Amino acid sequence: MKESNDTILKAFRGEETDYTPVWFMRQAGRSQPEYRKLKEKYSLFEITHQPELCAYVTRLPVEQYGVDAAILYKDIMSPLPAIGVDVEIKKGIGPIIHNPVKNRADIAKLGTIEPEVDVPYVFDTIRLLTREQLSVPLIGFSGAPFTLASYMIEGGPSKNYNKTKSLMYSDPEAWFMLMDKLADMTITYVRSQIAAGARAIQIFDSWVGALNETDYRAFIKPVMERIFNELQPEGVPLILFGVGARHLAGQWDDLPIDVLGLDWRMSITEAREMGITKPLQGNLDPSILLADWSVIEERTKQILDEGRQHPAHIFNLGHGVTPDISPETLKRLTHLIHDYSK
Ligand SMILES: Cc1c2[nH]c(c1CCC(=O)O)Cc1[nH]c(c(CCC(=O)O)c1C)Cc1[nH]c(c(CCC(=O)O)c1C)Cc1[nH]c(c(C)c1CCC(=O)O)C2
Repeated sequence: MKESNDTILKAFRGEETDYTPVWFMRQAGRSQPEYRKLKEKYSLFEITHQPELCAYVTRLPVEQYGVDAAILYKDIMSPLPAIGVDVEIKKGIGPIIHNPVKNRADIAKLGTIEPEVDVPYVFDTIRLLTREQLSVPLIGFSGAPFTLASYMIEGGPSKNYNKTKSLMYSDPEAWFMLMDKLADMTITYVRSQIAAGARAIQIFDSWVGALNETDYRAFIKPVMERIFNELQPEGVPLILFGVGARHLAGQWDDLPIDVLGLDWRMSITEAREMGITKPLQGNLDPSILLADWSVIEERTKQILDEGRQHPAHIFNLGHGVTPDISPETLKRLTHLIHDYSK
């Protein structure tokens, strides 16, 4: 294996590190001119089907910004066609599902994934990156059942998740059938990513903050417990992230995960004050990266100072890089994080 800088893996494990490691959600993507140029020719799925090209896109932010980890370029929607979901990523909108799940019969029809057969290019890309190209660890990922189900049921992005919640409340048996199928897919798919060389896994439950704590406990937590219990023996750090989910942080801290990813709504100090003991990842509001450098610097130092109160902090944004954030800012920010935390 080529990789040599394992600082971020130490931090994920809760160990003390020489400096605060950093990576950015959506670091590979539309904020980069090289990527935008590729997108004139290829769709996201077309890029991910070509290991050389996909590895190049994954490497770009590592080479340009000096971040401490790469995240595999693909989408949380990438494994869904294998189980029978007809998904398209529409420019400026996001994932659109052409055969939304409406009822129990639709759920029963969903198949299972055989990762190396259904999406072999994902693992070819991982092998290429981790054996030959990367000097930092590669983070693999999957969407979590609620977030995936929300797209599958709504048919696309949603503000209120009405159809999703309505299925959950009115037919719990069907709901758990769907959760179980998506959990099986996630476990199998993540195991294959680890076997191919992913050194940490982030589970994106981006939209689960739409649920209150009681419903999270009843309808989501059991399936998340199963996913993480089945993945723990793989021996790689497991990170859980969601947006607007501060009310669920206590529930997450009980899960068999290694790292809790925070969005920008709750500070690291607040998380510690509420008793969260796990390593924390986060949490600069991405919008701040559009402000003057003096503001960026002040807010970044504040987060680093808070993170220093406890051994393990991994710097990240509170959500993904948006297309209007300049690559120069991300590079300068990475250097600031490394220099200031040394
Ligand atoms: C909810 C979610 C999705 N996808 C993802 C999540 C979880 C993280 C989050 O909460 O943001 C995760 C994701 N999507 C993508 C990555 C690549 C790796 C990286 O983070 O650099 C990752 C980790 C590529 C992508 N996935 C997508 C893009 C942008 C469009 C493109 O370049 O084709 C990229 C780079 C499309 C996509 N796919 C999805 C959305 C909401 C969008 C954006 C819609 C838009 O604003 O245009 C679903």
